[in-house]
Amino acid sequence: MPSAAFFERLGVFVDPGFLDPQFCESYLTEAQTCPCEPARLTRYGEAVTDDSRRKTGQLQISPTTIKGIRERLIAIKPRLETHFEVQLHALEPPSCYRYQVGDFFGLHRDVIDPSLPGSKFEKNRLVSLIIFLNGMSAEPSPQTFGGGALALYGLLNDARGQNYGFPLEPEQGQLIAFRSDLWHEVKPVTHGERFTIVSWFV
Ligand SMILES: O=C(O)CCC(=O)C(=O)O
Ligand SMILES: [Fe+2]
Repeated sequence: MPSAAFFERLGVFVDPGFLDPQFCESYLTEAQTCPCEPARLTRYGEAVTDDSRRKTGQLQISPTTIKGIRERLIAIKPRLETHFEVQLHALEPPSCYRYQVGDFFGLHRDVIDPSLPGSKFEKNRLVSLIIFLNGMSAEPSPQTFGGGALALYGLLNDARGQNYGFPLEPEQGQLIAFRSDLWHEVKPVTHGERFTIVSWFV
């Protein structure tokens, strides 16, 4: 799979050690026991579950943990503004996801066309943020998962590149950020469980 440096060269923001291993470990412990419900997606302004487009669990992580993540994300806002050459305002509340075997999130963009019904946040997202709490491995091993690559489309400006999704291999503690109008998908998980935290700057 292409390296993190490859994605950086194509404009993706990568912070490999955004969360330290201790934070990730305690998060994963919390995630074992916290409530989980099917993640939804927005269709014509309504939050719906649709297993054919998104099969993902949404975790109810404690407010204390979320606060720690929010603070860390707000701290990197100036770096993101410089990188994306854009002024950022608010941070949406982070969402926590668990992908079990077979779970995925089909091709989508995080920003909604302003003419369609939807929340103010969803229409104004500028930068998408994804944090990986655990990493990938070819063979099953504790705390890793197989499959579950994040494929990013439209990174190359030529016609062929537009239709190709470069797969990014998640690593524990890594944060990646990209413009919210980029098409992307999460490939099905083939073993283990994949944990991410997702948020957006508007
Ligand atoms: O979990 C991920 O890696 C990405 C999820 C995503 O694209 C989203 O929540 O919009
Ligand atoms: Fe997304």
